[in-house]
Amino acid sequence: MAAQIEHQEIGELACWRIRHRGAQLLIAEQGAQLLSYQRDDAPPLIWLSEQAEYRRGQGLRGGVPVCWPWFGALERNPEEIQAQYRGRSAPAHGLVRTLDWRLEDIRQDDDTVSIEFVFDSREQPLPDWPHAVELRLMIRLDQRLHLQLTSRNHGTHPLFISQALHSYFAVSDIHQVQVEGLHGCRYIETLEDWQARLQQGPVTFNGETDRIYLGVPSQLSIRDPRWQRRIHLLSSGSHSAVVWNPWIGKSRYLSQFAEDAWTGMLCIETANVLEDRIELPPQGAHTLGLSLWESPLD
Ligand SMILES: O=P(O)(O)OC[C@H]1O[C@H](O)[C@H](O)[C@@H](O)[C@@H]1O
Repeated sequence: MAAQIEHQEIGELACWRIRHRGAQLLIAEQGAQLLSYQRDDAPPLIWLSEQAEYRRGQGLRGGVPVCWPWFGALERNPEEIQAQYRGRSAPAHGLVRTLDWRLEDIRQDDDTVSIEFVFDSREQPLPDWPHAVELRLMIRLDQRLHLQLTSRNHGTHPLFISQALHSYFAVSDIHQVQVEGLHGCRYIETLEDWQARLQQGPVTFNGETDRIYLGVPSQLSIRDPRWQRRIHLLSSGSHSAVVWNPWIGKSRYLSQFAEDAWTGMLCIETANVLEDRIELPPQGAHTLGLSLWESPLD
């Protein structure tokens, strides 16, 4: 059965809505940002803020923003990543989440539909970041959702990047959910002076959470007892992940974020950060991959 693929202008943004075999995706060309993903008869898997603003040149709260060529605050990144930026004030989460990417291709067969976006700094130079890189984001939907972000260095010197697929997940109630798969991992507690800690058991939430996990295995999951489901994340090309919930206090300062929105979302950001940063030799490429699906709780 053919997918339904529709171009829509939402606010100031060009978007694509895709319906295929009981699943729906919404994607903005700006930032090549996946905005929502939901399967029929199930709550959304990806969270999108009810206060999201569809404005050009501005980040949109929710979905899966692409953080690149650095994650978070530039000054918290390894020296060689900082050295590649020539500007004075560096935006959080890099340079491409608020820029237009080019739609490269939409393809489908009976089982799969895929849409690919390209951002090439040789065609569209990045402000204060004079390096030649081609970025491709492939979003593919079958029974699961797959994202693949490929960076290719077209320059003559090695490049260093940190990055993340900053996924916002929808949950029934943050107090009840657990993130599974991180037991035994080291993490950096960014809210307490970036101290190094060790995760014991599953991650539960009872306050603001902003942690960088290192040595992360490829499979993680979110256990959601009230919605009787588990969301599965399978990553490739990544050994670090950021787990974030702003809780009550920080929510007040977040843009496009309802006062109680923190109860129904959490971020697990599939990343290459800190010691897991990527070195791209001339002509070298790296692919960061994430597959998502849900299953009923047993
Ligand atoms: O508000 P943003 O720039 O989109 O960032 C939202 C959040 O992203 C990451 O999860 C960081 O670890 C948080 O510290 C940050 O607050």
